Amino acid sequence: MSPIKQTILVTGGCGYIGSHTVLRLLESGYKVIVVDNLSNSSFEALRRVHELYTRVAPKDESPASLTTEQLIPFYQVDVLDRSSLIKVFASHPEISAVIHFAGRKAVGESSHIPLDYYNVNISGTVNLLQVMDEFHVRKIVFSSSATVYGDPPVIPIPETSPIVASMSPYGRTKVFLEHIIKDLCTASVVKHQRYVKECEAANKSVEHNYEWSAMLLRYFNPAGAHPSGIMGEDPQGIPNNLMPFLAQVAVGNLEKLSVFGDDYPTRDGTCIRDYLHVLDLAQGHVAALAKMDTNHTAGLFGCKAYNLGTGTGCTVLDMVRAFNRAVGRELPYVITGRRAGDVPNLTADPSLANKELEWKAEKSLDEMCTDLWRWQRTHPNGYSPAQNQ
Ligand SMILES: NC(=O)c1ccc[n+]([C@@H]2O[C@H](COP(=O)([O-])OP(=O)(O)OC[C@H]3O[C@@H](n4cnc5c(N)ncnc54)[C@H](O)[C@@H]3O)[C@@H](O)[C@H]2O)c1
Ligand SMILES: O=c1ccn([C@@H]2O[C@H](COP(=O)(O)OP(=O)(O)O[C@H]3O[C@H](CO)[C@@H](O)[C@H](O)[C@H]3O)[C@@H](O)[C@H]2O)c(=O)[nH]1
Repeated sequence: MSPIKQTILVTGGCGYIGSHTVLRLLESGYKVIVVDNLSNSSFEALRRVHELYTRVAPKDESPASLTTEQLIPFYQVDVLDRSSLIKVFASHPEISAVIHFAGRKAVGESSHIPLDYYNVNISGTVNLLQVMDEFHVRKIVFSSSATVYGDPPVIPIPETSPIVASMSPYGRTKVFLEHIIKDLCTASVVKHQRYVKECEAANKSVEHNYEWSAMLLRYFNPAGAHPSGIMGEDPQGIPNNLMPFLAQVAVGNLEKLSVFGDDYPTRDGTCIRDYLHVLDLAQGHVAALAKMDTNHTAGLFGCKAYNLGTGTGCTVLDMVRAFNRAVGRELPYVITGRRAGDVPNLTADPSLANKELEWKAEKSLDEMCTDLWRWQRTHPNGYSPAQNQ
């Protein structure tokens, strides 16, 4: 018989990082429930997770005989919708932790519609945290970002680098949310101590633990797709990010890449980022959950931030060359002006995650590019069936 599995609620689980993480969680023996409003994704992503999990699942599970919703209970719910969230938690008292991906993430767009970003990212997260607290689910893994470091003074960036009033409303939501989650963890210690004292005074046993645990995962730049080629990033409209944009150029949906600036103080003048394979990033979430469990067993709660990156920086032109190798031809690009809000270099010092989470990004740049290309060439329109081969 399989051991009792922990159940994790994943918000934004149909999205790019979320769907790859849902798969890794299932493969690691967790049960998963997904909440997503499908504003930037489709349910098809979970069908693909189901298909891939069926290939590797233990024999006694036979997930092929289940529907996707039986394997992964799914709720099309907005994190702003408190009463629907309450219903999800009430229906699933087995939820032991939440991985919170749901939110808006386009840096440029956030400057045009800041209130939408503050509403969804901040109000949505506060809503979720309140409902979690009500249901005594006090473990969260939160999607933060390297953007919280702004233009950092030291490269590679350690977690001790100051987190700043970042360059965009999107980035500021991540900074504020890190503070909000830290404040919650701090306040919960005091609340728990007060409760323990009350129990002692009343000669009652201590039945609850009000303390929160949070892992703030500061992602660097996720790229790539599942090596099967059936799961990947499916951005709506014209992609904002470098790698999905290049992939769209490669399939002929876009004419050429604009390289935003070649006058930065870097080796070839283009910006440096730390690209990591999305499956390595997904594994980082499994490692963070495991670490929270170990901490709990040792009586440790509270909030901790970790960089998830490789520690190696690549310029935009390095990435163009790497993707050209995967595609087997040279993709057209032009150098244009700088993009507002870009900083010259965001390269992680991942040593804390390597040591404490026992996590390391394993996959190479070439694997990221080959996997991305396998996905994009077979799915030029992402999960939308039109014209896909
Ligand atoms: N992709 C990156 O480069 C990157 C880097 C750093 C941090 N992050 C963060 O990681 C998280 C996931 O990013 P991603 O790249 O997978 O994005 P994504 O857009 O693919 O996934 C986000 C998911 O959340 C859902 N969602 C959005 N608003 C929601 C709402 N109000 N209620 C419920 N669901 C909602 C979307 O439909 C989508 O499925 C985001 O919080 C993002 O800010 C991403
Ligand atoms: O069409 C493009 C798109 C991007 N770039 C450049 O490519 C680099 C990477 O850009 P992009 O892929 O947009 O990633 P970032 O701007 O680094 O932001 C991503 O990575 C951050 C963490 O580092 C996250 O916070 C953000 O959500 C996520 O979009 C930057 O120098 C861009 O100027 C181009 O030259 N042309």
